Amino acid sequence: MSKMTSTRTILRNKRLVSAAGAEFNSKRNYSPLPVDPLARFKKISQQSAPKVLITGSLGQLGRGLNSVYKYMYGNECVTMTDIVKVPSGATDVNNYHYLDILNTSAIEEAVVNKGIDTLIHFSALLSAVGEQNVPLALQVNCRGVENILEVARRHKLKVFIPSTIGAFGPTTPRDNTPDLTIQVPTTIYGVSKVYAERLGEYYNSKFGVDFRCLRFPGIISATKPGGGTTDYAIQIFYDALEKGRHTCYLRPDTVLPMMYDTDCMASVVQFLAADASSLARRTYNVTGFSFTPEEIAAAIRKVMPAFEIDYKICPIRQAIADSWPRSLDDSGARQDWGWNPEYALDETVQIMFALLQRETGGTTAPKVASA
Ligand SMILES: NC(=O)C1=CN([C@@H]2O[C@H](COP(=O)(O)OP(=O)(O)OC[C@H]3O[C@@H](n4cnc5c(N)ncnc54)[C@H](O)[C@@H]3O)[C@@H](O)[C@H]2O)C=CC1
Ligand SMILES: CC(=O)[C@H](N)C(=O)O
Repeated sequence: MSKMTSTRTILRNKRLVSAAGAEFNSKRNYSPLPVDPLARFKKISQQSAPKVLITGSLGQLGRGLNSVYKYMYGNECVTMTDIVKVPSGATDVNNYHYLDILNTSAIEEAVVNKGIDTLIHFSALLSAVGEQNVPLALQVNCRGVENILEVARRHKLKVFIPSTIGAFGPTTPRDNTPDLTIQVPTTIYGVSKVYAERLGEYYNSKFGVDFRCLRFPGIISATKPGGGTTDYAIQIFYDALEKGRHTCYLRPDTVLPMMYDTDCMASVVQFLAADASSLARRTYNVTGFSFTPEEIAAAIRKVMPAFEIDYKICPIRQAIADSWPRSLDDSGARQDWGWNPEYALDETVQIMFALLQRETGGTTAPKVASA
């Protein structure tokens, strides 16, 4: 291939890739944001309160879900567990206990003592850190899931185990990836998540365990991420406020699916509250919107015009991102249990700035662009 042809091919591919994200987003209908964004949770809370135990609850997703459940059903409905100390000043954390998910009898003890009926299993090693410590990833992600499912079987619990876009691989169709398709991931994280999906489905069909699983895209929240490939989409906001610039470890044209935190929490509580008879499967895709680093940078510039981005590619994370879907088809979840995300990219940028500014006491306000 001549140099000119190869440059043209790269540019064409780049345009196609970006077009894939833009076309996917333009076809999606987001619910208009309600005046009260918590109204959707109030509707679900008409049902009787579950007794929930969250593992890995001090990670990126656990604290947010704990707050949502407590908002819906009061302080006593969630038992938070993890193996790390509660960060100082974390006033949202209560009813917290040490629980190592590699210790089955400790899980069982907590379930019995607290009268738990629902296990939400968030403990895991994410994609980037998993590659750095494969034996530990196997322990936490595979042995942990085995232990959780066994306890769910013995005590007849409902159990939620999240999966991820990482459960797909380079041979999976990358645009609008359906619920049922090729799953040949190339990371230990992905391999362990396919195992969790399959084992959960097996426990459901063999033992009747009420296993439920959602494949999340990258989640954007105002809590620090735990070592994944999509983490840049959070770090970019911290850097914008602290330094006005971000150095991204992914190529500017890397399209990945993402979802804002509140939509993620809503998907979990809504899916767990859904009547089992409405579920055609136990593992569903859910997603928000897709973008590239250069597109999120452009969205940030709408509120912070001087924001700058440059690129220092991390080959490991880039290879992982290149093996993942660019967008997910979540029509099954929409059809079967009424899934409907509310946040698109611009709303996510607005809320992330608002939340992080509140955290930093408003000292690093973005300049609002004049219309
Ligand atoms: N954050 C994201 O973008 C996405 C997350 N997910 C899944 O959602 C779940 C939660 O993710 P995050 O909160 O982001 O992860 P995280 O890495 O922020 O938190 C995981 C937690 O697991 C705990 N943990 C590790 N070893 C443990 C052990 N032996 N016993 C008990 N706890 C242990 C850690 O201390 C940590 O607090 C994971 O299963 C992850 O695969 C799926 C797709 C996207
Ligand atoms: C998409 C995920 O599962 C996670 N955020 C990761 O990047 O590892």
